[in-house]
Amino acid sequence: MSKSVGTASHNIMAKSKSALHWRDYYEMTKPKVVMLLLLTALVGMCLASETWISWKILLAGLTGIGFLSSAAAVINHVVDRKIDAQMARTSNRPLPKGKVSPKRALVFAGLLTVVGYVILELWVNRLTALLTLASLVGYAFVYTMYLKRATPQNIVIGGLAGAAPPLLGWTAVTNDIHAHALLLVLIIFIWTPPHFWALAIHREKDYARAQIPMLPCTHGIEFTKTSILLYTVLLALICVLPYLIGMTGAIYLIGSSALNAGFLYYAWKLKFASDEHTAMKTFKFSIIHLMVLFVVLLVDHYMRFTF
Ligand code: HEM
Ligand SMILES: CC(C)=CCC/C(C)=C/CC/C(C)=C/COP(=O)(O)OP(=O)(O)O
Repeated sequence: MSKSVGTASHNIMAKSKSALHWRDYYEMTKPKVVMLLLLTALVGMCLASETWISWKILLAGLTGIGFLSSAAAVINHVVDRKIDAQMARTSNRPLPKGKVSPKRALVFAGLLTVVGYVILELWVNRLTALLTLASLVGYAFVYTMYLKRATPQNIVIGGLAGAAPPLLGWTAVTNDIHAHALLLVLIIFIWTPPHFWALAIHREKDYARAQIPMLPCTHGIEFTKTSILLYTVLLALICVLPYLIGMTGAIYLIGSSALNAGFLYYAWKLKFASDEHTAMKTFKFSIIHLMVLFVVLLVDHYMRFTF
């Protein structure tokens, strides 16, 4: 009797331990970031065609891009484990906490990379496979290993990898690099600095402690706020381009203008009437802005070709 109780409690312990384990691996893939990246890839896919796209391309494309993005995020966790241990925001991550070893994390990243690449190569096309792999290298190696530690322009240049998914989605459908896809990449590329610098202002002490040359540490908070405002103005202007060149319709113009008015409100408040919460509110709004912007692109597209 006592033996079976012992076995049962051992099983529960083992189960809860392995459940925790899986959550750690899941956390290292930065799931919420990857979900938003996949939304932008999905919109790239849909805008590439005036008919419904095939389920095979949709599923294989999103799985492959999702696996390679997740692999890049896991490698980022491995490379940054010592920095992450020094920052309050990241010190509870699985690697600094010793819950997962760097070796196991790398095996996990390797598996995701191989499976993701093979899926793209076999069921999508080589162009998409190579561009997605280049984005992985751009984020996991060029940004994380070099730029992040080297220059306050780290996230401006490194942002190109995170901005790539609409192009990856587009090439998955057409096997061709189209100017419209590059315009979607440009929108995310210009969105990234205000997205990140708003958080960096809030976490300035973290980055200073870890000696990472983020803009608020190297050039000060005021300069960073001005940069956020300028990038947000540029973003609002660039967001009009898809309408002006006939890529989108009025639904997009109205939706994107409202979103950019909101983003400009936060960026303006951050610069001229900030309290201790404004930076974090601006960061949170940036995520809603990009998510809704891409949903609006999708709605605009299907309304146009359905009616
Ligand atoms: C170099 C480019 C980028 C940098 C440096 C950056 C930086 C960050 C950081 C540091 C966080 C963590 C906030 C936290 O832990 O509280 C974050 C969160 C987030 N980022 Fe970015 N980001 C970049 C690009 C992107 C892109 C391209 C997307 C999507 C298209 C994106 C979507 C998100 C989302 C959804 C979150 C919230 C995650 C959560 O709540 O767990 N980011 N970003
Ligand atoms: C294949 C492909 C599309 C790859 C791109 C993958 C990817 C996950 C891009 C998102 C960029 C991002 C979250 C940067 C933050 O890194 P950080 O190290 O500055 O932030 P942290 O301190 O929160 O780790």
